[in-house]
Amino acid sequence: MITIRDLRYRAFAIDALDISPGITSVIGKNGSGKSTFLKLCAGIAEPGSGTIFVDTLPPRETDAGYVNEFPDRNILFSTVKDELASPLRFRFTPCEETGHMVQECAERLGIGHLLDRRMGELSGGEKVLVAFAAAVIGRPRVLVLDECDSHLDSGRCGWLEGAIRASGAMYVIRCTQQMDTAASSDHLLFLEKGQVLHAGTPGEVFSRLADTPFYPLSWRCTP
Ligand SMILES: Nc1ncnc2c1ncn2[C@@H]1O[C@H](COP(=O)(O)OP(=O)(O)OP(=O)(O)O)[C@@H](O)[C@H]1O
Repeated sequence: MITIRDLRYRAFAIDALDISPGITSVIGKNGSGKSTFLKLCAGIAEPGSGTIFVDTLPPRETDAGYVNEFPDRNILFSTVKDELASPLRFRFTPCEETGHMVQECAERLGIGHLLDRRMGELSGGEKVLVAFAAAVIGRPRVLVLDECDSHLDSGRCGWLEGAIRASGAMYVIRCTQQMDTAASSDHLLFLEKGQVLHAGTPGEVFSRLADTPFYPLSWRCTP
């Protein structure tokens, strides 16, 4: 369980929230605090006060993979191969094993053809795919994806759902502007002005958003 208690960070406030294993989607208006919440879950931001624990450890002491909303902000190294290898090298994985894992991961995620390219030359969607691969290559316990789908074509968006499930991460926390994608999650959080206004299953949360633009299009079409 991810447990959050009395958390305060800038204008962001959560008194008590428990997140069960599975895929949790975070939705809400622009500026409602989705990226801030994701950064706290990934350990990129530290609470000003209060606590957040992934099972028994704070996020910074947990294996976490993170994809930033902006593709260029994910990049640490100049080539795709080095970018993908970096999470393994930071853990002192032996060179031969790293090389093998990079090749296997790139091929499995359909970016084997990009391995020798320079990061700066990739398209926005290609950068996101490499960032996703770098986030999952070390099999993280927590996978945090900030609008990972916003640069991907519709075929890749569908593919991403399977890749997220196949990542093996116990907790996936992602935000998306695609409500049909959010509807396929296990859990849903609706944020407003830095607070969790609704939390529950997609059915529970969307039932409270029926008259808003956040209601999934495919659910509207259902007779
Ligand atoms: N580094 C920062 N310093 C100060 N305020 C910030 C910082 N980053 C974000 N904010 C503010 O915190 C609030 C929440 O921002 P956040 O990026 O979490 O929203 P969001 O829901 O992800 O928005 P969007 O859907 O537009 O990406 C916004 O008002 C934003 O201006």
